[in-house]
Amino acid sequence: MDIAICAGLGIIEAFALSLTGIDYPYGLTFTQTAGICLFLQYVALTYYRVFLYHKYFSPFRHLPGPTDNHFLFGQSIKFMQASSPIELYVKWMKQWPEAPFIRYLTFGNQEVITTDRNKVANSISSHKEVQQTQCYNFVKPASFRKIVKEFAGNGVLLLEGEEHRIHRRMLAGPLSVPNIRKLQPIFQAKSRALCGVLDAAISSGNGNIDCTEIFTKATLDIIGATVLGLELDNLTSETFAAKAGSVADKGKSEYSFHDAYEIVFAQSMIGKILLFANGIVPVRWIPIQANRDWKFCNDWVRRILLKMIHDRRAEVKRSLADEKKQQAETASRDLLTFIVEESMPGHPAEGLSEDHFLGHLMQFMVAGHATSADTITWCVYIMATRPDIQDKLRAEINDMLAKTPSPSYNDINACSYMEGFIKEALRIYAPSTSHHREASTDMKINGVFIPKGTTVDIVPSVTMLNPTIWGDDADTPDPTRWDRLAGDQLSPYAFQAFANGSRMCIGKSYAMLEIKVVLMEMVPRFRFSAVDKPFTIENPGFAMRPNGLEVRVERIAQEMA
Ligand code: HEM
Repeated sequence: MDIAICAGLGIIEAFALSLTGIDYPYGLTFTQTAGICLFLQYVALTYYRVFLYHKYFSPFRHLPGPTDNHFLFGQSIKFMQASSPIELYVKWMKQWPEAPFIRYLTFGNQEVITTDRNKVANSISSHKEVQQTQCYNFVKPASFRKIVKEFAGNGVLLLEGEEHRIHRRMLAGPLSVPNIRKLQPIFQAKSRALCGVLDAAISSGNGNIDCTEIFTKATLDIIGATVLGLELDNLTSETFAAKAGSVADKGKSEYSFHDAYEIVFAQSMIGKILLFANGIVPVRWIPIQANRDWKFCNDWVRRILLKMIHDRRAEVKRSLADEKKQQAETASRDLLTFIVEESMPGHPAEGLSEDHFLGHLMQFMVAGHATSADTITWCVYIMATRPDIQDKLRAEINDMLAKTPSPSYNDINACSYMEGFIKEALRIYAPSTSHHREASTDMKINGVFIPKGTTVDIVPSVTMLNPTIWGDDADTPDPTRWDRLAGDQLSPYAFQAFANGSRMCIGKSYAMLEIKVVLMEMVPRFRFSAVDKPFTIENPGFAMRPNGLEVRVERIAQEMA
């Protein structure tokens, strides 16, 4: 845009000079003069944008924020060097605990503002304004949309405004609690398969497990079965890296759906780099194997999913025409079936297009497995490092199982210590570390003028780890704190692991039940203890994902359920 403005001005200036009758300096031609004007103006404008604007002209220049900036990259290098994606945000929150927004500079000294606590009328007001009151005055940034759309389709995560509202309504039924309850048997079967893998690891003499790897495989299997009714069998297969390598070697004609699925959803490092690069500059045209694999597998997954949608539609239509069959069908349950049922004539999702249907399914799969895997991983980490919490959790689950060996959804939900325990894992290690928004119009929030185009980061941990809300032990897990919430802790914006407002996680009930069932199956059978081995948290990244986190697993024979 800047270059177009400068080019336009350069042509006007060269033309204006020719009208005055003065010769172009140094014998330059019209084109050369226009080119030099363009260049000088572009340099001046860039200098203004990069070095002067944020210091002297920006409406945010009075907001609090870090000043130890790199002269060109602001805080970007510090972000990359941090020990986790949230480290800097939390540090700034502690430095300016009551500010509505904090400003920081990123690449090219571009400004980003991030919501802080701002205690107004007993609410955590800037978070509420951005996520609820003015939710539809913010959109997802263009580069984010491009990246997600390329691999996860045109689903609810990327829709904006009225279209988003309509699709949330369409999906409310399929993801409602009554439907999620029907998934409990699948969660249970897959959790038992996970226990089988832990058992096998112990039997083979290798009781140390890599949590991220094993729980990601388990939640991928769960999401495949609950969203599509597909058996993906990741738990019993080789490592992702080994599998991705073998997939790339096979050549085009031999991909199975599972192989293709893995290339699209669990990408190699080069795959991730290409995906992110393509959000900024087009790179898919580069003739390399990774791009060829990507395109082939992406098309393949989409084609198979579209076929599944067609087939399931035909199935549901047939069963609707045949009442007896319809009753028999209630046994087969997955989100694809629930959405197909809701898209039948006369139902709320009747007008759902194929493109959106596909996008919703793909986004459930992407949004729904790594987040749950990370939460389970952190739950296990807390148990391994806090045996007192592990014992209390086990006692509560065993107590429930002693009373009801086949617990219902309500029985599971009545386990208040387990509920508080999972919320503590989510509060301290929020899997989704930041949500990026862009103002689509000028507005004012808590007295701060926010011009159209401003980038706003919402970082859940800024309220979830805030000592002025949660007390001095905000960093320490305490499942019982959920039984005595008071003051600002009662605000929905104090706990934001699933975000809040109109765009809050649509899979919250699904995720909570899934995690509870995994714990209910695993904790009575196994004891977890810490391993003296350091691990890191993936950074840069958008998730609180541990790398190399191992724990020791042992059977608890006498307490087996
Ligand atoms: C512990 C597990 C999970 C966590 C922590 C989590 C967290 C979140 C957060 C923070 C958002 C808001 C993102 C934003 O506004 O930019 C979100 C949105 C979303 N989540 Fe989840 N999620 C989890 C599990 C799931 C599951 C299991 C599913 C699907 C089955 C799912 C599907 C979605 C979808 C489709 C959206 C977009 C909603 C919209 O834009 O209206 N999530 N999730």
